[in-house]
Amino acid sequence: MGYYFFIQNFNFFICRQSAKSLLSIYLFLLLLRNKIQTMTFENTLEFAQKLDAQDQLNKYQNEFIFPKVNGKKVIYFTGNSLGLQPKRTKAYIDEVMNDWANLAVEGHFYSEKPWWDYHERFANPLSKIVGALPSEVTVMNTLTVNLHLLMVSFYRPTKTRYKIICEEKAFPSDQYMFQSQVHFHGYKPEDAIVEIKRREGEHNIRLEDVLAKIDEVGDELALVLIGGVNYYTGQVFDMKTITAAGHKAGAKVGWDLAHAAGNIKLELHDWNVDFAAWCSYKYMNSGPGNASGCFIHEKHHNNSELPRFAGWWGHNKERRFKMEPKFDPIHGADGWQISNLPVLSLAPYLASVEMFDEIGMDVLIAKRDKITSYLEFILQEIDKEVDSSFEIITPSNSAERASQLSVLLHGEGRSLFDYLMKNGVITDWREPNVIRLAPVPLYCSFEDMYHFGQILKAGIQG
Ligand SMILES: Cc1ncc(COP(=O)(O)O)c(C=O)c1O
Ligand SMILES: Nc1ccccc1C(=O)C[C@H](N)C(=O)O
Repeated sequence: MGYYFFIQNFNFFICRQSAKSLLSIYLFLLLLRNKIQTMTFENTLEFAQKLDAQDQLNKYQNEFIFPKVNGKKVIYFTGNSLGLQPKRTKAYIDEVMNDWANLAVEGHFYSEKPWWDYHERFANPLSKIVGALPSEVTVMNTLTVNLHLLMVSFYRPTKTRYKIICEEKAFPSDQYMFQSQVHFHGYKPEDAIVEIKRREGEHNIRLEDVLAKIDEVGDELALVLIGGVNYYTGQVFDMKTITAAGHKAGAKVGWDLAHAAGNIKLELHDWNVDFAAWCSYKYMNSGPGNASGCFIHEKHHNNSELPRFAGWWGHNKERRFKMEPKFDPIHGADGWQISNLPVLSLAPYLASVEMFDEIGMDVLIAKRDKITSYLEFILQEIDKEVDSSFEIITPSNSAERASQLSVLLHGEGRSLFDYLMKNGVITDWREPNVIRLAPVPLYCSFEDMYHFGQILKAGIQG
């Protein structure tokens, strides 16, 4: 009996153990399969469709209006220049148009979304997008204008500390801005503007070179102002580390976030960034030339020493219409407002931030990384199949890139670009021979990436 009991239990024990191990092996294999599935891509339509089926943002494609070429909706890669029009935007504009028609001047205070404080609706959703306190963000003007205005406050050169560090090949508007600011303060651009160069034969700027340059300029450094994501290469800078290094050298640090807002995870408050500005017409889909967003760190809000170019919309909200002569700035980024709001331009931006708020940056970023990697894979596959070769100059490391791959076309010229455009792939060409591809996660699909690869191959093979 004892023996039997032992055998029985031993069997039971063995069975339980085997069942357990089998289960563990099965779970392990399942995990491995999922892992392999997400890591090993295939250049087939079925595979791309499978990725689309798993994509929780897939339904958002239907929220956007796509231009058509040859009767088919385009594959849109230029959301880093101008985002597509969301269908919901029109209702936001119509609302303002209707209020204007029905209420005229009364609309400033009595419309459903009164115009006089329309911008305050951005504080919450926009602060989440850029990692700020609601009081640290505002929307106004346009990007270069805002950067100029912020430089009025934060570029305060002295005889000994007057230099600006920026990146080599900054977006031209930023270069003109630096030159004109430096002139305005009576310095010479060739002396006061210090560019961080790429190393010979390299396409991207190394963090260690940024830090070394900050160190080298040291006591002469007044301001570091760099594009958080480089417009040409798509390189993402380590803003936290660079901001800390700029501060250590005694300088102010600002960021041009044109290619970063709505594209990458930003923690502007925690990174202790002094100021930043971005446009809303790229990843944030607010329409051509539309309003810009600004960030001004809380630590500067009560500093009455900071100069600024003022206007009545930055004045104490409760007393604005008392028409007093002395400027009393709002404590917060809104204190940098100047004119009454361009409500018709803010309306599409509001539609956009509300869409971002509904989705959240984390979900967007997860898809961004997957679709960018899939596009990279497709490019590599096509490169193997054709004669000419192309080189992706965007960093391959996911921490240093976001929603853009810039491709240097060796041996292919503008005719390839023209072929892509004629065949429904909207991309852009940057001299001397780079095409930029932004597979924006909100409205690009994995299937788009597959079809793009096929069109690219046909274009190269002629
Ligand atoms: C990095 C960067 N800075 C500045 C600008 C200029 O913006 P805006 O014309 O809205 O002032 C752009 C794009 O146009 C840009 O990509
Ligand atoms: N706003 C524009 C109007 C006309 C032509 C281009 C633009 C761009 O935005 C270019 C973009 N900043 C870029 O990174 O190329």
